[in-house]
Amino acid sequence: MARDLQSLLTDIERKGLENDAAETERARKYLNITKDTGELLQVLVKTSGARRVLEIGTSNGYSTLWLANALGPSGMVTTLEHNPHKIEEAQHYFLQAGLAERIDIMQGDATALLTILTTPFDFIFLDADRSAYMTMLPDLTRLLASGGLLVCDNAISHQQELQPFMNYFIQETGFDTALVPVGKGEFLIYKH
Ligand SMILES: C[S@@+](CC[C@H](N)C(=O)[O-])C[C@H]1O[C@@H](n2cnc3c(N)ncnc32)[C@H](O)[C@@H]1O
Repeated sequence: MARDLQSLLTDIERKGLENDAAETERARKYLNITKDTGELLQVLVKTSGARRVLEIGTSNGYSTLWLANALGPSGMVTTLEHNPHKIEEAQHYFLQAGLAERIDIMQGDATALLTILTTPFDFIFLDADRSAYMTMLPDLTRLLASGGLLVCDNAISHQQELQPFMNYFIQETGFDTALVPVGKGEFLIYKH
């Protein structure tokens, strides 16, 4: 039987904070989104009516669970992660939550994986290696459906690092943007 999602999310959140405070090696940190970011993602997915969601940076699946739950049974999350240990943990949680059937994990380098995806997504959540975002940019804009929303995490916590990426969408015609001070800062990109 599926475990109560809220209690599972609370457990993962607590374990993530404890792990990341104790762990010195960055690759072993979970770096989960904050709970209020999960709540924001949930509202955005529900109100946008998204059916196909792409997540870049699964970690142990905390944000994936928020996205998959918000989608409902007719939606699907495709999530990209290169760390096999994190994928194993995430899969365990997806089964516990009873949400595994609506989550497709692709293992590998996200920049490379993005190039082979073809069908557009209604909603993209970007939370991986920030230094690769400018390289990913052409594939992200290609894969975001018209009327779709891309949400980028760490837009305030690492604003300077992300400024060239954000500037592209601020200056380019065909997009509306907003910087939302929730969690680590969420940059929202709506594609006309
Ligand atoms: C900030 S964490 C994601 C946290 C997750 N979204 C959550 O809130 O639970 C970033 C994740 O992206 C993964 N990652 C970083 N660069 C990647 C890349 N180029 N390809 C695939 N995964 C990558 C890392 O292994 C890490 O698990």
